[in-house]
Amino acid sequence: MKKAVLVLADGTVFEGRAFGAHGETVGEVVFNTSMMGYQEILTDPSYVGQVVTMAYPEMGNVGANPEDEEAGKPHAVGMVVRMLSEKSSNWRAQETLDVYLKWHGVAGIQGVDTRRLVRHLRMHGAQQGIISSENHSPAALAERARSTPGMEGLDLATGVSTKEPYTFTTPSQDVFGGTPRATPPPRFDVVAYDYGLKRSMLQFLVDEGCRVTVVPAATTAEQVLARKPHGVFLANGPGDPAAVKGADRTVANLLGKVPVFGICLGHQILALALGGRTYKMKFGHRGANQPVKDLTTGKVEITAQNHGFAVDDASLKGKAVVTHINLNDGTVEGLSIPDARAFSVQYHPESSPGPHDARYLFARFAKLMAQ
Ligand SMILES: NC(=O)CC[C@H](N)C(=O)O
Repeated sequence: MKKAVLVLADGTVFEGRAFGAHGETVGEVVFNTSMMGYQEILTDPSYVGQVVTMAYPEMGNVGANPEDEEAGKPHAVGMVVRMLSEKSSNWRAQETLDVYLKWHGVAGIQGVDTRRLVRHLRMHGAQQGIISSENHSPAALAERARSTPGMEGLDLATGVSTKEPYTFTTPSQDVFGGTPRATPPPRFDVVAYDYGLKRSMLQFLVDEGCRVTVVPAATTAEQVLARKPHGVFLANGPGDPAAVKGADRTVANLLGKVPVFGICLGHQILALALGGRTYKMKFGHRGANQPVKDLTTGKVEITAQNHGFAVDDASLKGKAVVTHINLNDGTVEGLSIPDARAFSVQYHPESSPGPHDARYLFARFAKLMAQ
């Protein structure tokens, strides 16, 4: 198998072997602590411009299948694993992870000491890096990694957003062949801002009786209000929330006029719309085991997460109620503006992959629209 290297901008080198597409890829090197769900992770558009390191040591066991796509293709630009399973063993698998990544032109590196890499990123922060199976000169690769722009200031959401509005009506699926959940007849018209959304979010909205119209990130508040929606949903997405052109002003113009529910990038944009501030975290939260406390009930949820920016607590004083915090580092995980019938979470209630603890939030949005 072809030799490959991963070189970080700070010059640290990790050796391994190429898998997926051969060649070179550059992006922000981050890590995810989920044990499974790599296909949903790779296809989550929030990973645009990022090389994902999987902290769990074996990947690829269940191959790849058509149902686990969160968007039409992988959006992560590279994948780093300790051990790649060459065979896939699952009744849904249609190809191996290796072939799947080859098809989509995504470069991977296997055989990497991912424990060392994760510790390094935790200590020194997420940073630009290059996977290469062509050039093994660490100095040249580190130099190239350093010359690429980091996430701060990058509007990546506008680029991955849909170009045209469309309607979404597919409920969530039970891939295990059980009795499908009865979907209530559509009761609510919801406009969903696509900043780089995951399909499963829309499916859970449909499960709650929503007729969803997905609109481009640049859609104005007037255009949305003209559709007379019962609620507006702000989706997840890649890049720096503060760089998404016009999004804060647009959401500010919607607040108070219609119930709003935001997830991840949507949550960050809601905070910005209120006059709050976001900042880049040292290495972010990515995984399916992040403990979050609901301050209104005292209950702890284990949540799925994928973010590198966060909302500054102090900047929300007098503007919103912080409803959830992360128990690992105390960062803001949820907020609410009761007067405006708006709320948001930094984590992923749709999980995909991850625990289902927080799925009730979709029902909370439906309840808000019903009032
Ligand atoms: N999943 C998301 O929506 C991520 C939001 C934002 N791009 C961040 O990294 O914080």
